[in-house]
Amino acid sequence: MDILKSYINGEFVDSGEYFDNINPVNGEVIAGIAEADEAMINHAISSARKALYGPWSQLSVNERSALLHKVADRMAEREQEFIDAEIADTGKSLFQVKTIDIPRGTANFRFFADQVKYQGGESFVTETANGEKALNYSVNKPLGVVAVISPWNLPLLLATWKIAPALACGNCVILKPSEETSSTAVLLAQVMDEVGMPKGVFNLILGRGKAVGDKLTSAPGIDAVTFTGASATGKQIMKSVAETVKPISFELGGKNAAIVFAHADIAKAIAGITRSSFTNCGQVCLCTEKVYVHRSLFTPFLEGLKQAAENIKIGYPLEQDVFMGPLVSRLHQQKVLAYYQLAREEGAEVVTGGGVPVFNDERDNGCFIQPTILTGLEDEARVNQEEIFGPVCHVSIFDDEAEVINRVNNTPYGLAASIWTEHLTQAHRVAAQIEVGLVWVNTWFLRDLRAPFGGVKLSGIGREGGEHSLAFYSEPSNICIKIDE
Ligand SMILES: NC(=O)C1=CN([C@@H]2O[C@H](COP(=O)(O)OP(=O)(O)OC[C@H]3O[C@@H](n4cnc5c(N)ncnc54)[C@H](O)[C@@H]3O)[C@@H](O)[C@H]2O)C=CC1
Ligand SMILES: O=C(O)/C=C/C=C(\O)C(=O)O
Repeated sequence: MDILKSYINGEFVDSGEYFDNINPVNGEVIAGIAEADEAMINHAISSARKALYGPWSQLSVNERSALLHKVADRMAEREQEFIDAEIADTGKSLFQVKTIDIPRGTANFRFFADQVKYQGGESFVTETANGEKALNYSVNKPLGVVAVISPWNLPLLLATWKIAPALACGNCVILKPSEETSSTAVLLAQVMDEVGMPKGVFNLILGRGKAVGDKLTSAPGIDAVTFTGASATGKQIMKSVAETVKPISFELGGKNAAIVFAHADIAKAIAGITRSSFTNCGQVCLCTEKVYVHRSLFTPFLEGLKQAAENIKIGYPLEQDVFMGPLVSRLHQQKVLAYYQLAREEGAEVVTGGGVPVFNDERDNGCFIQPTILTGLEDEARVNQEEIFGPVCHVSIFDDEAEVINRVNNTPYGLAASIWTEHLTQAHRVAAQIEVGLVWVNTWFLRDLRAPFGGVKLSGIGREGGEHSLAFYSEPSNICIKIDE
């Protein structure tokens, strides 16, 4: 059986302690994962610190940029291996992995390799009250050694979204991917090795969150932590970094709403919300879990969404036209099924779905689940307040704009929303009042890597994307030069 190993100071290392990597399509063990121990974590940190002050610090921005382009080139050459690995870990459809996960992984390196070349600083000519003059200007320095903690839902995409800008800005990185999805991270470590990334600049630590992640985030040798995952885990990490006052960048959970106004193009709204609720089995932090539909469109909308959900093909990742594979793990399947049960207990009407599909083959040992539509619950129901992270949405009626804005904002989360209306003035007006980091109008998950990306409230701290990422991974340092006249 394959053993996935950590990559520290340019070497793949095996701790001798293993846990299983499971294929969620059929529950079979596909590899063993060697869990890093404390000595390995310390070795990764000391190697990264050495590299930070060693050859890595000697490279110019252009040289770092060229090396990151080489990473992207090599990932593109090995694209099929990345595709196979991501599918094996997650069971996602080939279509999704080929069009979203893997190309975005490569694009993240190319984007930040270019973007960093245009990173500017500030400058001021200073005149003091007593007539002195000076030139103040800032230079960008790396933060140091950055711990990247990434989740299982878009494994390569979300890890590289952090690694690429961190390296572009001259930092060294220690990646801890989710224990559910380590395979593409191991391939990425191989790529780093192949392109000649200096030893210690990129390190990979495999293992479970509490056992390994916590040791990493609390270590004094780590200068900053960037994390995507559950809000509850974000709270743990905040406690863990408090002692050493590290900068953090958090992209956390969401309980995202879609609003279908009376002026919506209903066919567009149904197609868009089918995608926003069920893409990746609902396992994207941006997915819609609450839909508010104007009373005038409620019945045809619900009927259309039900038909669309029932037409979704669930199955093997490589099967033609499959849109939904399994959830990532048995544990996550149990979590989502518990919410389906809770919805019934809270009094929901299950419009469609609500259980597990039956295949009468090996897939019945996998982690599949039905796309599910609920209605009839109050906004205060737990199912309408807590992040489920599965292929499920609750559909409610609303009557007026002020009411729906209030209801959409009635959540501890604040990540994303989508608005469906052909009335552009209304779209502008409403978008400005929704308490989230991202609003889409008549679309969903249409991304521009330069745009600010992140959430408010329980959904995160800081913004990623373009200059926002570069700002997080850089430490501006001011230089003041006296001008004598
Ligand atoms: N992007 C998102 O918004 C995501 C949200 N979730 C939410 O989180 C729920 C639970 O999924 P999990 O896999 O448990 O997510 P998680 O947030 O616990 O895992 C994400 C990463 O954090 C690591 N981690 C866990 N505990 C840690 C700790 N104490 N210190 C440092 N690192 C730690 C994990 O090993 C993994 O690499 C999901 O049901 C979903 O609601 C999960 C994944 C992604
Ligand atoms: O950067 C993107 O395009 C996607 C981001 C998705 C997440 O952050 C998530 O699901 O956690």
